[in-house]
Formats: sequence, structure tokens, C-alpha cells
Amino acid sequence: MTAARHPALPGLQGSLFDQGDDIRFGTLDGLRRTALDSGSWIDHLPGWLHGADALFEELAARVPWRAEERPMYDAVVAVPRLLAHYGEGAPLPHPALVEARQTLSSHYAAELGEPFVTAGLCLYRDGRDSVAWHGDRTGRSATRDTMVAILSLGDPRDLAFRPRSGGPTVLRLPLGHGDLVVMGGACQRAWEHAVPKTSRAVGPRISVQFRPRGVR
Ligand SMILES: O=C(O)CCC(=O)C(=O)O
Ligand SMILES: [Fe+2]
Repeated sequence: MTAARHPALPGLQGSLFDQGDDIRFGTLDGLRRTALDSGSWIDHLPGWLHGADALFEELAARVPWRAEERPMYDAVVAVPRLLAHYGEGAPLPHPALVEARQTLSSHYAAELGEPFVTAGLCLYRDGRDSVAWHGDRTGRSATRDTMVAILSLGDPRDLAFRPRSGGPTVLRLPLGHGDLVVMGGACQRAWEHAVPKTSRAVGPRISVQFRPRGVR
């Protein structure tokens, strides 16, 4: 009886899965650069990865996601997202991430002068998960220009930018379903970024951040 009420469901799931199984990157030809100031920029390419939803499902299932806690004033609070980190030389959880890192390293080789080596992953379970305003300025990025490249999977969430010196949000990029964004130049020192909480009904999103050695 129960199955008869949803006659289309097994077939529908099957066809979606087949389509999504084809995980492949498009070209980087459509990458567009936006200058935030004379020394900081954002490269953006919507829909770089085709089959991004299939990759989302695989990473959601196979990455050993960690829930973390951080001290905040007198209390210990849950970090509002799940995390995983792959340091230099650690095997990545999916060959598509190896390909992404290689392709980005080649594309930016001349400008960056070194490869992307680490991968940080965040899983935003719903609109209550977020990352507060910050720059990735632990380590070398505190003093030197660098790049952080982000591949976004699952439901789009806004990545917002504001100047570190104060002032309102100047740019909000909705990122999900295979979109690529690269923060470059002095972005981590001169600007802050955040994924704000949202009261909209949103599904989960995974962010994969590729960084060069010594950048966090
Ligand atoms: O979710 C994102 O795309 C950004 C994550 C981020 O800024 C970070 O982990 O440093
Ligand atoms: Fe960040």
C-alpha cells in the first residue's frame, strides 16, 4: 500500500542518480575577475563542476566529518558547521577533488608561484550553520598575498565580503552546485568573508577550500 502511493519514486531517484553520476569539470574559460580594491580580487565561475550534486552525496557520505567546539568568552560553543581537513600529502576523499586541485594549480601557477596543496571541507547542514566574518589569515596569509580557491557543492549559500577596516558588505555571491570562487591578492588581509546564517529553507552545502602550503 505504502509503495503504491509513491509509484514514481524509485524510477525518479534512479534517473537522477544516473545523470548525477557523470562528475566532470567544464573549462575555466568563463572565469571572471572582480577587483575588490587595487590589491584584492575575486575570480568567479558559476557551474564549473557538472554532476556536483552527485559529488555532494559522495562526500557527505564518505568524509569523516567532525563536530568541533570552541571556547567563546566563558562558555564552550559548538562550531556551527561540520569540518574535515586534508593536509599536504593526505589522500583526498574523491578523485574529483584531486582533479580540481591539479587544474587550479596549473591555471594559477604563474600568478600564484606555488601549487594548492591542502583541502579544508565544511558541511553546512542547514541555514543555521554558518561561518562568522574572518580572513584566512592564520599563517603566511597574515602578511603575504596568496589565494584560496573554493569549490561549492549542494544548495547555494551566500559568501559575503566586507572590508576588514570596517564598512558594510560590498559583495554577496550565492555559491553551490559546482560553482568556483577564488579569493586572491590581499583578500585575506584587507577583506573579511562570511557565510551568514539564513532563515530561508535551504538544503545542505559543502565547501571545499584549496590553499597553498602554510595558508590557513
Ligand atoms: O563556506 C565557504 O565557502 C567559506 C568557508 C571559509 O571561509 C573557511 O573555511 O575559511
Ligand atoms: Fe575563510
